[in-house]
Parts: sequence; C-alpha cells; structure tokens
Amino acid sequence: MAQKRGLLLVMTGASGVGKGTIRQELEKTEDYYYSISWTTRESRPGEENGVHYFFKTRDEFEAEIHSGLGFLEHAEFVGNHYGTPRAAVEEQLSQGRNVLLEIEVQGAMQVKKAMDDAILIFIMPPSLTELKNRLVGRATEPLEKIEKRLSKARGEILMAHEFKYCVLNDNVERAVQDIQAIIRAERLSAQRLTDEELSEIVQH
Ligand SMILES: Nc1ncnc2c1ncn2[C@@H]1O[C@H](COP(=O)(O)OP(=O)(O)OP(=O)(O)O)[C@@H](O)[C@H]1O
Ligand SMILES: Nc1nc2c(ncn2[C@@H]2O[C@H](COP(=O)(O)O)[C@@H](O)[C@H]2O)c(=O)[nH]1
Repeated sequence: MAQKRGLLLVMTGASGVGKGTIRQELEKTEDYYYSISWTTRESRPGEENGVHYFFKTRDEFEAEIHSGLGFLEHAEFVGNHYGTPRAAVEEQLSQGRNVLLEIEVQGAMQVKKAMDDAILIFIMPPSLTELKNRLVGRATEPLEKIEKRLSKARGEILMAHEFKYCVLNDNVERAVQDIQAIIRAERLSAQRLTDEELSEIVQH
C-alpha cells in the first residue's frame, strides 16, 4: 500500500496565531519537507537566510514571479512580498514526501485553486485580543506594524470557512494533536489500492 505522491499540507491563519509554534512541535513527530519561502521582508534578529526564509530584494522577487517555474503562490502582506518556490515542492511531492507550507490566507487561497489535493488547515485564535497579546508578546514588530497585522487578521478570520479544516490554537499541544489526526486521516484517505494490489489480496 505505497503512498504514491506526498501530501501537500497548507497551514494558514492570521499573523501571530501560532503557526510557526505549532510547526516546530509537529516536526518532532511528523516527517515532512518544510517549504522555505522567499520574502522581501527584512530579517529579524536571529533569522538566517536559507533557514527561516530566503531574503530577497524586490527586484529578485519580481524576476522570480516571471521566471519559468517561479512560485506555487505568492502574495503581498502588509508591505512585503512572500512566496513559495514551486520547484522544490513539486520535487518532494513527486518523491512521495509530505510537504508543509506555512503561509498567509491570500496565498493559501491560490493553492486551493491550483492544487485540488492540497490539505488546507486554518489556525484560529481564541480572540483578536489574544492575537494582539501574542504579537505584542513576540515583540518582533513595533506597535504600528502589529496594528496593521491585526486589521488584516479580521478579514482573514472571516475567510476560515474556505478551508477544509479549522484548528483552534488555544493550547499548542491540543492544536498539534488535531493536526496529527488530520495528517493520519488524510494519509489513509490517500492510500487507494491499485487493481494489482487488490488482486494480490484476494488471491491468498
Ligand atoms: N496556544 C498559544 N498560547 C499562547 N501563546 C501562543 C500560543 N501559540 C503560540 N503562542 C505565542 O504566540 C506568538 C506568535 O506565535 P508564532 O510566531 O508561532 O505565530 P505565527 O502564526 O507563526 O506568526 P507569523 O504568521 O507572523 O509568522 C509567539 O510568541 C508564541 O510563543
Ligand atoms: N502567501 C505566503 N505567505 C507567507 C509565505 N511565507 C510566510 N508567509 C506568511 O506571511 C505572514 C507574515 O510572515 P512574517 O514572517 O513576516 O511574520 C505570515 O502569515 C506567514 O505565514 C509564503 O511563501 N507565501
């Protein structure tokens, strides 16, 4: 019962909801290729090129949009561009490896339209107040930029129904368990037996 193609998992939701935190926990138990995005945003202290993002100029990013394979999806988010390089994702999926994207909502909607079999998971905050507390607590942006991310978050949350799964992140451990359950169910659903495999079973 070989899984033919890897699963494409897309984790989306408002900035600060906890996508990265959940991913770091998830990688302790799940094997997947994490797609490192391109961004025109400036790196934060401690962020490494090629590890957290590929940090690019606007010109480099725009050239990539128009190049051959380019991006699987890309979007502008509060003044910066973010995109998923297509080639590595396609290569990993075709080798049967699961792939995880951690992206904002416009990009997730593009993946939904382009990839029928993408597994779309929206991460929901308990409230906007809690979302603000998390962004303020993370302290990676000044308050003015946090406010921009929060005003974007309202519209993003109202799009949650566009995604197959909605996972509440009021508790990281429980959110991770929910996503593990989604991966397990989707893996079983993807394991359709071929005619040859079915014949093999009924012959014994
Ligand atoms: N369930 C939770 N309860 C309390 N705090 C949380 C929870 N999940 C994450 N956090 C905290 O919220 C902050 C934002 O989390 P994180 O950076 O993972 O969000 P994100 O969705 O990846 O953000 P971005 O989209 O901007 O990359 C972090 O300081 C993290 O420790
Ligand atoms: N559409 C895409 N969104 C992406 C991608 N990589 C990251 N992101 C999302 O952007 C926001 C802001 O990120 P930050 O690192 O500046 O806080 C956040 O929601 C990320 O998940 C991507 O390739 N495409």
